[in-house]
Amino acid sequence: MFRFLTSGESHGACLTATIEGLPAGIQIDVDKINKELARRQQGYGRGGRMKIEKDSVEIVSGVRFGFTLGSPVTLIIRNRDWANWEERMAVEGSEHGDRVICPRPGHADLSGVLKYQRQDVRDILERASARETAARVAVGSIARQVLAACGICVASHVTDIGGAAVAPKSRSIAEILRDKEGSDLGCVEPAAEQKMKQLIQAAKEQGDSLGGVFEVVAENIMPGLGSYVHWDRRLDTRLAAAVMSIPAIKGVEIGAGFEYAALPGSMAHDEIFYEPERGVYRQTNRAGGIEGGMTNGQPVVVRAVMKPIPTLMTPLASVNIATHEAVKANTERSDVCAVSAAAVVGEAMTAIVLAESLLEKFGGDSMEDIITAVRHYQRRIAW
Ligand SMILES: Cc1cc2nc3c(=O)[nH]c(=O)nc-3n(C[C@H](O)[C@H](O)[C@H](O)COP(=O)(O)O)c2cc1C
Ligand SMILES: C=C(O[C@@H]1CC(C(=O)O)=C[C@@H](OP(=O)(O)O)[C@H]1O)C(=O)O
Repeated sequence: MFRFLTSGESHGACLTATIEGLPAGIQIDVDKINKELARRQQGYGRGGRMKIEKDSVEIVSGVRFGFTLGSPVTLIIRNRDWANWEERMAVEGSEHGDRVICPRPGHADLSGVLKYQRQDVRDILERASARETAARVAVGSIARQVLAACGICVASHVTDIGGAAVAPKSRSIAEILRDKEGSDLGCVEPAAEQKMKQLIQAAKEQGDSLGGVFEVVAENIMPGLGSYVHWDRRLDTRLAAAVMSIPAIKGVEIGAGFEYAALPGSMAHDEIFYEPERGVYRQTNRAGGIEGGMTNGQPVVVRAVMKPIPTLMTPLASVNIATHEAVKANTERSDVCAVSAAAVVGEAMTAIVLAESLLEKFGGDSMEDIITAVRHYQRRIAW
């Protein structure tokens, strides 16, 4: 079974991820992992932390001479900021007078201190922080390398910032990559960059923050990943859960998603055609590549909405957890907008779910066996 766990605090020494269920014989390209990590750090509106970190991965188990062994793979990403936090994080009783006691509405702070019986919100925010998503992007990059060996590609772009559309939806990967060329944000079309920057800058000047929408597209996927036979084997179940698990993601849609509410059935589905030279095909992709919990051979299209960042420099009302006095919420170094970064995490989570489903369907102990099984299946379903 393909699965992974991460560990690590935002200002601790490092993040780790342990992945199990990877077949032997996957050639791991560490540069590719580092490129994905760098993409996650980009985006206009990110805070000072991203100037400190330069994420790169160390692989400490499960890989020999560049190939997976079939054993658990452990990844480490070191936090450069640890050097600035070591005393506060590691020396018991060191009082800096910076105990965090004014929980931020929208963050894990208040529910976390109640649940875990802590007197310092820092005990909560360290792990609730989206810093952890760096580890997921590293895992996602390995998942993408499994998918790529079977011809499957994944990409993403930002479509909305703060309620304003900055890029068209339902783009192909070729269009997404073409539009991103020359973009200094790396995650959004150049034509939209100016608009996006203005919106984020205006929010920053007001001590505010912004959310938005991103779209993830996966192409060249064979039909039949996922299943309708149990609720938890439906691919849309898994994609929604995986993308919703990214901090601050509050809605996920597949294909036409919430637009379905306004469409009659005659305009909601993707008619099926056949021509001997093309095989079976569709002219539309409203289903976002998934019918009956299974891929249908069309691109998989997942969209997600990110809520505005909870840490505000013009803080909202809160309550001191020690004295119960009315206060303003804690302010600390923060992103103003992180939708571009979340999109990269969305790609990673999508790739992880697709790789999991691919390994379930074609699973074997060696990557070569899997590729052979994929080819056999593709021949069998070719009409
Ligand atoms: C890439 C990324 C960066 C984020 N950066 C910040 C940040 O700088 N400050 C902040 O308060 N929240 C940030 N968040 C959002 C919080 O992590 C998130 O709102 C919080 O953990 C509570 O979880 P919830 O919003 O899912 O309820 C970020 C989220 C992502 C995905
Ligand atoms: C560290 C990352 O994101 C962090 C996510 C985050 C939060 O509350 O989620 C708060 C900020 O952390 P800090 O307080 O250290 O500035 C972000 O920078 C990262 O993406 O690598």
